Amino acid sequence: MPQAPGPAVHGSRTEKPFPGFTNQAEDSSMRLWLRGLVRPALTCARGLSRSPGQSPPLPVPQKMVATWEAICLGTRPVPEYFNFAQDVLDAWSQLEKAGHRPPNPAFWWVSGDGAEVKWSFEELGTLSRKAANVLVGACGLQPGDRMLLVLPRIPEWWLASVACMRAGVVMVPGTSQLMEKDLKYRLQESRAKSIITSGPLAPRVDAIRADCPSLQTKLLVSDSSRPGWMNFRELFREASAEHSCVRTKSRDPMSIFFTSGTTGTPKMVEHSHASHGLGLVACSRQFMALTESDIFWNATDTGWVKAAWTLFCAWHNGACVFVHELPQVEAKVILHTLSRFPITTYCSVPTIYRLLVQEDLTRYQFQSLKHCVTGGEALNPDVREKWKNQTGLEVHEGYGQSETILICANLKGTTIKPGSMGKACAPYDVQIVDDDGNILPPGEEGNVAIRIRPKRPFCFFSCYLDNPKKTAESERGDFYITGDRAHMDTDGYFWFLGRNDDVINSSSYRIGPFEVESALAEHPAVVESAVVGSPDPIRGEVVKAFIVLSPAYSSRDPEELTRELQEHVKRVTAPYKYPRKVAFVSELPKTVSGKIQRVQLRNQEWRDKRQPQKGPAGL
Ligand SMILES: Nc1ncnc2c1ncn2[C@@H]1O[C@H](COP(=O)(O)OP(=O)(O)OP(=O)(O)O)[C@@H](O)[C@H]1O
Repeated sequence: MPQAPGPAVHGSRTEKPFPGFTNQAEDSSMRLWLRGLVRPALTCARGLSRSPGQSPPLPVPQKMVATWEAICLGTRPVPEYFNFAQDVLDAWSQLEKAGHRPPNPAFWWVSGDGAEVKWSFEELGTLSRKAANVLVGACGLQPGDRMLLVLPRIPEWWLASVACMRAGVVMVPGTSQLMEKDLKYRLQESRAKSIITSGPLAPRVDAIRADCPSLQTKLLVSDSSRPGWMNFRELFREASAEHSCVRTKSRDPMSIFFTSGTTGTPKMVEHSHASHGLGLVACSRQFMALTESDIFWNATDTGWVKAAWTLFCAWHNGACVFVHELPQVEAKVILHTLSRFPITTYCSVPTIYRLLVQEDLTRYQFQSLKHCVTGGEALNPDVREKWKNQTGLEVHEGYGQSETILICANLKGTTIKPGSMGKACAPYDVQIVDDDGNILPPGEEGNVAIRIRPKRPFCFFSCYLDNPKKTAESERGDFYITGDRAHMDTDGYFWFLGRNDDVINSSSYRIGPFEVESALAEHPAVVESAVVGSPDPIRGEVVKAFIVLSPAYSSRDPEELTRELQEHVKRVTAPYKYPRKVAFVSELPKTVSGKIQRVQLRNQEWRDKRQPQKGPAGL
């Protein structure tokens, strides 16, 4: 039975020092030195909002963040030079020293066995400069070089990310669940010169090293050594904390994210320093509602684009990034963490919410939690309802892609229409368009699209790296085409139907898998499901549901249960959508980011029937 302890009061716990790190800035001379170092950064942050020649007062945090938000929303110009580490983190460090920020940490990490690390913005600055010196010194990386960053949720991921920004190195995040073929694909495609990873992945990298000629240096984050690898923790201990941040242009590449691979081979998406570094400000304010007194936990993996929410959104606002190592994603651990720590804002993918609502949530008291968000997949209305009924908290859903920031969302304080992914998020002009890029009227199904002409939003991917054909294919008329189908209602709310390839065409009826999955989710037998088209000689294709049953129903007669579920779907949604075929399975294929890979099930269906496949298998 889960325990329900009260929330921890910040600062009252015993902190175990993390190997190689102190929890205080190193010494007072370092503090004095830092004061000098961050002054140019603060001037730069002020410079965004002042007229030339004016000598500005110390910016109050709200004014500083409001200036970034104005840039994000397009009412102020994007500065020519921008670097998140210097212009945001060092500015907050300066404000923290001047007492313009509550005394909560900037970073708060909890290991699987309960050890904790807390850093102030000042400590984050010192430590990330040391890390930057490791990248520049031992690894010999130059601005513009690429580094594959494959670490679990450990403090070094945040240090290495900020260090890359300081050194102008382009980071290429990957999840630590990557196997040899995935690592080889990412190293070859990105032509990364260096990799930083942890113990379990090092042998996998060594196994494919010979096939990756661009790879020159390998950094191991471990307390033990390995031949052919430099030890990050040892180098870090010895590294100087003096480092001048590289002067990056807003448009310079900052990161390359591989897409999730839900529909096929992951694509490389390049983002600039400004696209995430400034482009996520509105999301962090209007969707996540973060302020400097908040503690934000985003339980995502470090390897895909939602990790950018963890890296940028809290810190834009001077809030605390909370991280649980989560060696395994377990509902009880997440719920326990939410009750034990004063987390105010929680984010995870719908898959995790589906897991959490299987538990008895009334046994937990989330005394500090006040705002919950999700994205990356559609949130079933039933899951949202269960969470809300038991916790009293809404789940605010956002919709976006690796290529974009938030496209649509249920922003804090707006009315939620259950099942809708909310309204278009500024600065994007989001429309439903036909295949030629013509805007469709409300109510008509079409492509979700973002206007990119006459002006391409700066908070947008630069390109699919080394793939101009794919970049060009994603554009139609004045729009970027997301590849997702939806309609917009007369109030401006968007209703997701599915990815282009996922929409089922049965006897000319177009059926979105999400509607059927959401209907199934309302039946107590269903833990989760994936709905795909299956070949049918008369109808072309029919709806087939792959269902994971709750333990209480697993011994029921399958035929009887199939009929019961079919009747249930006919009752709660338009009857033509009911699954004519049902298969009970123990688990569903998912990407490492937790998204259901319908493409695998669909290919299996069409392959079994020796029919042409509708889409490629994921990597
Ligand atoms: N709130 C949401 N509701 C429905 N779908 C969503 C939502 N948020 C994200 N998505 C889906 O996730 C996609 C973006 O995911 P991501 O960029 O991680 O790569 P992917 O599309 O899953 O992978 P790949 O492009 O490699 O197949 C969107 O295009 C959309 O299909």
